[in-house]
Amino acid sequence: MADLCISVRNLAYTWRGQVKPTLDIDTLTIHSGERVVLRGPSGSGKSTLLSLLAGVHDVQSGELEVLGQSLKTMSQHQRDRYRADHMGYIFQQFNLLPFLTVQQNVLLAVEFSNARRQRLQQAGVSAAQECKRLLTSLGISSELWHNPASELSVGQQQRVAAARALIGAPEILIADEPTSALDADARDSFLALLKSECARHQITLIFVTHDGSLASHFDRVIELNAINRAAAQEVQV
Ligand SMILES: Nc1ncnc2c1ncn2[C@@H]1O[C@H](COP(=O)(O)OP(=O)(O)OP(=O)(O)O)[C@@H](O)[C@H]1O
Repeated sequence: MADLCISVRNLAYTWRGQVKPTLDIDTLTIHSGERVVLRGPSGSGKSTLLSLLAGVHDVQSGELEVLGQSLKTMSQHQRDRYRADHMGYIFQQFNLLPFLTVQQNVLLAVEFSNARRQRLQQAGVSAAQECKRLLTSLGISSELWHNPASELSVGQQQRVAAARALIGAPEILIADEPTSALDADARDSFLALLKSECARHQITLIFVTHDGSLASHFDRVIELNAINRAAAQEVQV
């Protein structure tokens, strides 16, 4: 059995100003190297859960361990560092810095993380080489590399965000609807690249999508409403 990557016990989360929790999860475990897709209706809490796993929000109650470390005991600053070193995150709104070039956006992930720099060093490649390799395999032509990110299409920006998430091979890749702006061909090559990068570096992939046709690309489908007691309560009322 592979090592545990994510371990959740009795994890509840209530957004400020709300009375009822959005999430109340008894247990959830994801093993290292697994590729899982997280599904659920709009508003069921998928992005909230991903943000908790990524250490964006405080763990209010329950336990959340990522790679054997409890996020509950870390400060916000420690969680930010932990995320930079160990997790690539592709948001729904991909959060590139619009005034930086494509290349600068990707390289930022390395500048913020000693761990990513060390992994590149161990692999014997420079950050610039790896940046070029990832952008090329994601279909971002070299003519665009020195353009400001704001001048790219939404689909191109999603792929640049993927390169930024993957550079320096973090142990975990969290992707929140990363294919929503891609056409079918771009989506398929994007998924193929994601899968091959994850296999190559044993990266655990946690992927949210509304596109039911993508489930076959993953080892396991997690239906959020099936593990979220807060959702069960909604149904009973
Ligand atoms: N920034 C926020 N402030 C307050 N409440 C929020 C915030 N973000 C989400 N919520 C609450 O959490 C619930 C779940 O939202 P979330 O974005 O996690 O769902 P989702 O499953 O990712 O939805 P979608 O598929 O539409 O992206 C929402 O109904 C909302 O009440």
